[in-house]
Amino acid sequence: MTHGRVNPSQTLEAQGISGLGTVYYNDIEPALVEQAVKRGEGRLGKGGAFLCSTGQFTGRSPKDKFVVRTPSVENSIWWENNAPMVPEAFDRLYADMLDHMKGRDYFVQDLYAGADPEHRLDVRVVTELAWHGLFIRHMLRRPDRAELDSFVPEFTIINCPSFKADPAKHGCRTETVIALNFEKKVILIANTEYAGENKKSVFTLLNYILPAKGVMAMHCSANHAIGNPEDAAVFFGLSGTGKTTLSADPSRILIGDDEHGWSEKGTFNFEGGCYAKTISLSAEAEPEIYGTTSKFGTVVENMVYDPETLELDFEDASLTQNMRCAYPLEYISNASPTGMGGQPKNVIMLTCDAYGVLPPIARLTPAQAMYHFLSGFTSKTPGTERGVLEPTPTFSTCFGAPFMPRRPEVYGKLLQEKIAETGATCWLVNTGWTGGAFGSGKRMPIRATRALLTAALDGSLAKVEFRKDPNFGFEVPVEVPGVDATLLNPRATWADPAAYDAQAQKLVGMFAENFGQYVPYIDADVKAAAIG
Ligand SMILES: Nc1ncnc2c1ncn2[C@@H]1O[C@H](COP(=O)(O)OP(=O)(O)O)[C@@H](O)[C@H]1O
Ligand SMILES: C=C(OP(=O)(O)O)C(=O)O
Ligand SMILES: [Mn+2]
Repeated sequence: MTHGRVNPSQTLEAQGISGLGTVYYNDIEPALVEQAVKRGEGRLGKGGAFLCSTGQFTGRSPKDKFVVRTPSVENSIWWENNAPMVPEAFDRLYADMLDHMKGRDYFVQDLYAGADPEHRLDVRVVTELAWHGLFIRHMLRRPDRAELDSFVPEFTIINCPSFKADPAKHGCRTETVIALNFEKKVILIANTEYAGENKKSVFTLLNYILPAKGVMAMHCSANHAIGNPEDAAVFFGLSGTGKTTLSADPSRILIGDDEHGWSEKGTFNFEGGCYAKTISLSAEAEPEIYGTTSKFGTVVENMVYDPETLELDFEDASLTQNMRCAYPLEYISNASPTGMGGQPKNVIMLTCDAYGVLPPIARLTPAQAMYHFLSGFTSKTPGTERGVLEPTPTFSTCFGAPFMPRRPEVYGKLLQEKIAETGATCWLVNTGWTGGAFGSGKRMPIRATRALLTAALDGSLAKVEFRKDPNFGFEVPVEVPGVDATLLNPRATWADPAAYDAQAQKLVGMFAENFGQYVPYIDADVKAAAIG
């Protein structure tokens, strides 16, 4: 039986997927919420938010993600970073999953990934859980109803948490698998309920497709000045560095919080919604994001709440530190209706430095920006990936290694060209520790980060005095109105300056050791910007 609206020539049967129970095509939000509640997947919270938990998997499973090694992608995938799966194993996995799906109900969402129609990818997401349908409907861009009648999915994602893969038969590592097949244009996800896998799979697809068209694909948030979409900014950063928090800025228009493209026309969001962390979220510091947690249909994932009053507990991390809410962009009052902005005037690289060494803001030359983009130094946030229990320093190239199917220099070259063409100003912003490393110092106050970003974006920071950092060679402001001057010089925030120097030297050494792998691919000016 089928329900809903779908292009009659593009049903699941037409794709070779048959024998299912009821298929719900393109249900809108209230219908999905109704189904999810009816099926016991969660319950309604305040304001009609949908409260659910994801069981054992409360973060991504990067070690269980595979790319199918087909001839057409053999020479373009960065195999050192993307685990290969042989086509025969994928075929067995697909066949067994389709078999498992028989008789069960499924939810189909036909959605756009990419706000710019020229670079848009039309994706179909088939989910066993009604709330996964709701989640991905919030996260991607929703076609008009009439557009559904001619919608042709280019890629299909099938997400089946109740299916357990067999490593011996399916060429995977555990019972959990995320398998991307660029030739068959199918992604299979099994044995995890963590909703983030859906959106990051789409991101990985676009990160493969767009660079071939000369479009830079970026793990970044983006916003623009009020009344001037041409004054755009992008904020690169691995999970937990502040992309979502800092892009939702009452004094700017939000383009998007996580995944964007940079074409010859400017920036565009891949998505139509946000996926914010809710741990310690406060109504005072982040009123807009806080407000979404009691709006109709917002997916509130892995939060503890009072069963009687339905009051959410923003401090109880007993399910996971990676508690989240997912909502459409229009739930943020100053979000862009188009999801597009002009050429970035400012490129910000967010790093969460758990060593407490990097300054809260530094200005980078284009060569230094390339060096830091390829390095991707930051810390992994507890919870976002399975097994990470405390902030763990890492070099995650392009500030998003888990989502990059191509070699880092592909993205590096594209970014370098875009920065050279537009003359964008580049900044490195440490949202991590100050006054010492993780364990002794404290997290950078959000207020200070925001004040520094405001000064960078409105141009006032360009007018202050800068010093050159002796360890890293970039320029650091000496004094910024409204910001504690001590904070600007991390060495001065440490109780023991000698301990700072030692930690800084250690970090310089880590940068140098990590960067060796990129040396064969970079220009002389980037080599000259290398540290250590
Ligand atoms: N100075 C800071 N800048 C940004 N975020 C901070 C800062 N200090 C603490 N945080 C917290 O760190 C987390 C950043 O997460 P988030 O914005 O979701 O990052 P991302 O979107 O890059 O994954 C939030 O929980 C935020 O409250
Ligand atoms: C959803 C995620 O992204 P981020 O933490 O960058 O918002 C994730 O990494 O699983
Ligand atoms: Mn985010």
